Amino acid sequence: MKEVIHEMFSEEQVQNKIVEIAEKLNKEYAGQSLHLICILKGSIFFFTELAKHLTIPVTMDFMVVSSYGNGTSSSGNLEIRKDLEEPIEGLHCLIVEDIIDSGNTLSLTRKMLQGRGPASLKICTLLDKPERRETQVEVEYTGFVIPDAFVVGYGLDYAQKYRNLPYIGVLEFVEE
Ligand SMILES: O=P(O)(O)OC[C@H]1O[C@H](OP(=O)(O)OP(=O)(O)O)[C@H](O)[C@@H]1O
Ligand SMILES: Nc1nc2[nH]cnc2c(=O)[nH]1
Repeated sequence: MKEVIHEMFSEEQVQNKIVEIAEKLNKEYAGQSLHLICILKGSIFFFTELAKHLTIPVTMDFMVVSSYGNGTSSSGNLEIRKDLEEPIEGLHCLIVEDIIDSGNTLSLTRKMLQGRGPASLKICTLLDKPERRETQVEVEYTGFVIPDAFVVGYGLDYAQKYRNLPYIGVLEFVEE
């Protein structure tokens, strides 16, 4: 099978959307500092580009999480593969994600981080696939709402490939 990628959002469209989100954040967090939480690996490109367009003071931390089933439910548990390095108590925090699909990872991550006593905790995602939702999660900032398709590029991978594509595309498998 050959892997073919069909562009969904061009580099320019992604860039414009990120600037739009950053401008909104600059307004809404005016006069405050914002602690950006990057959920690796997929959100790395979105995270860095977003951060570059923020004019409010920001600090950053990084984590690696994944959700896994507990036998009866796919949304059961959160595995923290790499935790944040700093406490978030009293900080205005923004979780930055590349995509929300089932919602399992983000709902568990949000709950876990909320327990650490941030001053506020919001979620910002570049892509949202609401048709696939299994667990409801409140998302304050969304770039693009997309249909149920497997996308790659701009940080998103298939078997660790394609993260470096500067655009977002749908991955299709075709007979050779
Ligand atoms: O809404 P969900 O169904 O929980 O899926 C979303 C999660 O899946 C992806 O991460 P992935 O585990 O593929 O890791 P990666 O970011 O390292 O590619 C994405 O970055 C989210 O964290
Ligand atoms: N690369 C990639 N990872 C995902 N994780 C959840 N949905 C997706 C998707 O569409 N593409």
